[in-house]
Amino acid sequence: MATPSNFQMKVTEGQLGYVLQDVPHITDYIPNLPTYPNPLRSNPAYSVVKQYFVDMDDSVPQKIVVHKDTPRGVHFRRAGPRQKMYFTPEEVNACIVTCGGLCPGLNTVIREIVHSLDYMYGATKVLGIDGGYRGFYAKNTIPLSPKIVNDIHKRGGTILGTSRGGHDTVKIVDSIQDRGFNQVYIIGGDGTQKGAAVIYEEIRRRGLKVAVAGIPKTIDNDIPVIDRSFGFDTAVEEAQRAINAAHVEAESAENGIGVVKLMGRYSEGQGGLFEYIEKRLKENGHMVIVVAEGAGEDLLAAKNEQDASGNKLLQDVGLWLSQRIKEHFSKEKKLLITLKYIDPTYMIRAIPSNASDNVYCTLLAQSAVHGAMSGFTGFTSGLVNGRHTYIPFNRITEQQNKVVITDRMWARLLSSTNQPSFLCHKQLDEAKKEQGPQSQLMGDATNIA
Ligand SMILES: Nc1ncnc2c1ncn2[C@@H]1O[C@H](COP(=O)(O)OP(=O)(O)O)[C@@H](O)[C@H]1O
Ligand SMILES: O=P(O)(O)OC[C@H]1O[C@](O)(COP(=O)(O)O)[C@@H](O)[C@@H]1O
Ligand SMILES: [Mg+2]
Repeated sequence: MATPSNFQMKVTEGQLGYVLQDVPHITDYIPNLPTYPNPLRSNPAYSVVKQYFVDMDDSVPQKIVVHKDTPRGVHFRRAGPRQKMYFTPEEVNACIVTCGGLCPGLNTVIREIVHSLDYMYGATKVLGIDGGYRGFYAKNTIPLSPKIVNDIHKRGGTILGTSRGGHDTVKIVDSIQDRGFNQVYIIGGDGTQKGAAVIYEEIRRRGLKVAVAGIPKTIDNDIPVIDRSFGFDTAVEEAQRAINAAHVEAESAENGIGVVKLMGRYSEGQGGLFEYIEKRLKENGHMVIVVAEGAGEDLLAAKNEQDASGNKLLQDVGLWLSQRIKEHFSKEKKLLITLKYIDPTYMIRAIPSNASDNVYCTLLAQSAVHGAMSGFTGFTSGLVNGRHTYIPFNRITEQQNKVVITDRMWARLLSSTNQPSFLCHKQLDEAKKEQGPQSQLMGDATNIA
């Protein structure tokens, strides 16, 4: 018998190294379910579209840069409407929950799930779970209808509320079973998707006809596989406003320094900063430093505290860095500087999403609804190489994206901001080891701190 984790991904191999990392389907554990024609067939808007339905065999490659001899590699199932439905509109009893930290676009995703269920599939029974996972068993539900959600995309946050901690799988699935939910839409970050995976496994263990669909969110791009999260575009736009403000402040003072903290728990890099600041001030008269919240954690006094979800609580690196810079230049260098520290982090994640993120949220939500109506379960709806796909939970939760200071993206950042790499010998050696004999890292291409 398969172990629970084997339930999360179905692997099919094809020719020339083709691998499909497929998501589960309700018929994997409840065979012989009746099917129904997709109501979109008789929807005037869709019935005229040639090839509106996605072919059952369509898949999307994870890697699109290939050589002539490279195996075809890993693929994910393409998202979209299917011909056969496994739920009738009257049968659907859906719920939506939002968990973890805020991110621009949460309300848009909620709105679009409600709209898609109703406008595309005629399914009108949808409830919101109040306040994250614990809301399943500790709070009341929130009624949702197209009318109720009509305007919510213009607001930041989530109308359902959110929380950290409180994930009790058995109590959550008891509540799903007692309330008769058969489609569960779970919007949240890496922790939330881990929670969704165990909810799906427990539902499967109990043999319930319930589709579990995840919609990934991250303000700091720590979720692997997907191109980017909804809200990212909005966050970049809002972060720019803080950076611009820091620049104006810095430019207006002699030896002005603006420090801006942005979200990003997983960051690396150290050494040579003070020397570089001094050089830059001499050349330019002012500078702006953008620091990720997770940077330099090893340099700050250890706190070893966790939030309710088990995430490490971070110290304020922006404040720490600002103090260290001030001390260094006043005590050691006797150089008069004016430093302004801006922390826009919570402002960034609490604003409503911009137009481009709204489009993205809409498509993600529609994909999730198409997937659940077609009987898929245990999947995260995500963009891979610009195409919407269904990704098995284990691929989303197996690791977290980290900032890699030896990759092409970091190199582009360094050249566009004209800053040194701050790589030290040890990090260079480690990077070379990771890249193996094919390493293109040159000793003289780095700035040794
Ligand atoms: N490994 C896990 N298994 C089950 N539930 C989890 C796990 N990690 C986190 N969760 C739950 O997911 C929810 C959100 O997690 P959190 O880390 O706070 O935010 P995010 O999903 O944004 O990363 C919380 O209610 C938490 O209890
Ligand atoms: O104060 P809170 O709510 O714990 O949020 C702080 C954390 O939330 C985030 O914004 C997002 O983290 P999650 O994706 O885990 O929700 C982190 O960047 C940040 O460290
Ligand atoms: Mg997280």
